[in-house]
Amino acid sequence: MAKIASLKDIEEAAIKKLDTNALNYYYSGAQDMITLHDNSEAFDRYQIRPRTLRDVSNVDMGVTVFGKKFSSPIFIAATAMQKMANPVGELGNVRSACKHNVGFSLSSISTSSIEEVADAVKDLEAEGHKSVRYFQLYVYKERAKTLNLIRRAEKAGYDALFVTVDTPYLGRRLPDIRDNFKMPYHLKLANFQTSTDEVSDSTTESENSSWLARYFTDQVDPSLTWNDVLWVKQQTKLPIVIKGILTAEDAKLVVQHNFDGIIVSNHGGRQLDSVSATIDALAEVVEAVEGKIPVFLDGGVRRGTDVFKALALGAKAVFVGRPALWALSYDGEAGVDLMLDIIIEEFRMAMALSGCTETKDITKDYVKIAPKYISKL
Ligand SMILES: Cc1cc2nc3c(=O)[nH]c(=O)nc-3n(C[C@H](O)[C@H](O)[C@H](O)COP(=O)(O)O)c2cc1C
Ligand SMILES: CCCCC(=O)C(=O)O
Repeated sequence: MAKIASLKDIEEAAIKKLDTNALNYYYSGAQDMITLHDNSEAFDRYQIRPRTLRDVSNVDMGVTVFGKKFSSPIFIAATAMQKMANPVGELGNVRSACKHNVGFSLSSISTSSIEEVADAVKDLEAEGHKSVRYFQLYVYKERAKTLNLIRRAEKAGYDALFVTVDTPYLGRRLPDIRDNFKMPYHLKLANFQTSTDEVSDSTTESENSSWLARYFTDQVDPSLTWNDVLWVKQQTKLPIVIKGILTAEDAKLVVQHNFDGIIVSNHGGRQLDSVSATIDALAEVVEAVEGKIPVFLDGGVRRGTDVFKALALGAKAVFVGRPALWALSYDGEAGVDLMLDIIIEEFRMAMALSGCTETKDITKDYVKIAPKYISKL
C-alpha cells in the first residue's frame, strides 16, 4: 500500500475501515450537504500571495490563546462519540493533541468522560508536555445537569467552555435517518452514563428522525437565548467561547455580552444546509469584533494552506473535526499523531514558501480571491 501523505489519504483509508453506522454519522452533513462540501471547496476560491527572498530557515508556528502558548494553530474540534472510530476514542485524540502542544476540545456527547480525558494525559504531563483542553457545552433543559458538567470541567482542569449555539435542534442528516443511526450498544455517553436503550426508552420512536435527533430533542434546550448563555457565564470563571457564529450581527452581540471568543462554525455543515462556508464568513466576523476577542474557525480545514488562508483572514487558530475521526479510525492514537504531523508540516511549508516566519506575519495581504471568482457584475 502506498504511504499516507495527506489528510485525504487518511480519510480514504478510514472510509474503507468504518461500518456504515459510524461512517454515516461521521461523514454526513445536513440535507443535501451543500455546506459540507462548500466548507472545503471554498478554500480553493482564495489564492495565496507569497513573498520571496526572506530568510525562512526558521519558522515559528506558535500562537497564544487565553494566555497559553501552542506550537501551532491547528487544534482538535469537539466531535461526539469517538469510540465508534476506535476503542481508544477521545483518549487517543487528547493524548495526541498534548504531544503536539495543540488544543483539544471534548464534546458533551463523548464516549469518554470529562475526568477520563483529563486523566489520560497525566503521564504526558509528568514528562513535561502541556495539555490544554476545552469543554464543549450543550445547555441541557435540566440546568442542574448543565451545571454539573461545568463544575466537573472546572475541577478536571479544562481551560475554557465552548458553548455551541447553532444546535437548538439536531440538523437533518439524511443517511442517519435512512439507516436509523444508533450508538453501538457497548458504548455509553460517558458524561451521563446514557446507553442506547435508555434513549429509545425515554423518547418516542419516529420514522422521521434518527436516534440521536430524538436524544437531542429530549435533552437539549431549544429555547436557548443570550440570557441562558449569560447564565452559563455567571456560573464560572472559565473563558466562554461561543461556537457557531456566521454573521457580523451575532459577532457584535457576542462582544456586547462580554464573552471571550468566537468560533466561526457551521458545525461542519451538519446543521443548517445552505449557509456560507466558514472561510467565506470569517472576514465579516473578524471585522465586526474589531480585535476585541479572538476569532477561531472550523469547517473543511484539510490542508496547511487552508490553515494559512484562515489565519490570513483573521483566525487566531483553526479546529479540525472529521480529520481527527478519520485518523482515529485509521490507526487510533498513532493515526492522530500522523494526521497532526502531516497538517502541521504542510502549514510550516505554507508559511515558509510564503515568506512568513511568525504567525503574526500572516495578514490579509497574503490572500486574494482567485480571479475566476470575482464577480463580473
Ligand atoms: C461526527 C461529528 C460530531 C460532532 N459532534 C459535535 C458535538 O458534539 N458538539 C459540537 O459542538 N460540535 C460537534 N461537531 C462539529 C465540530 O465541532 C466541528 O464544528 C466540525 O466538525 C468542523 O468541521 P470539519 O469536520 O469539516 O473539520 C461534530 C462534527 C462531527 C463531524
Ligand atoms: C446529540 C449529539 C450531537 C452531536 C453533534 O453535535 C453532531 O452530531 O453534530
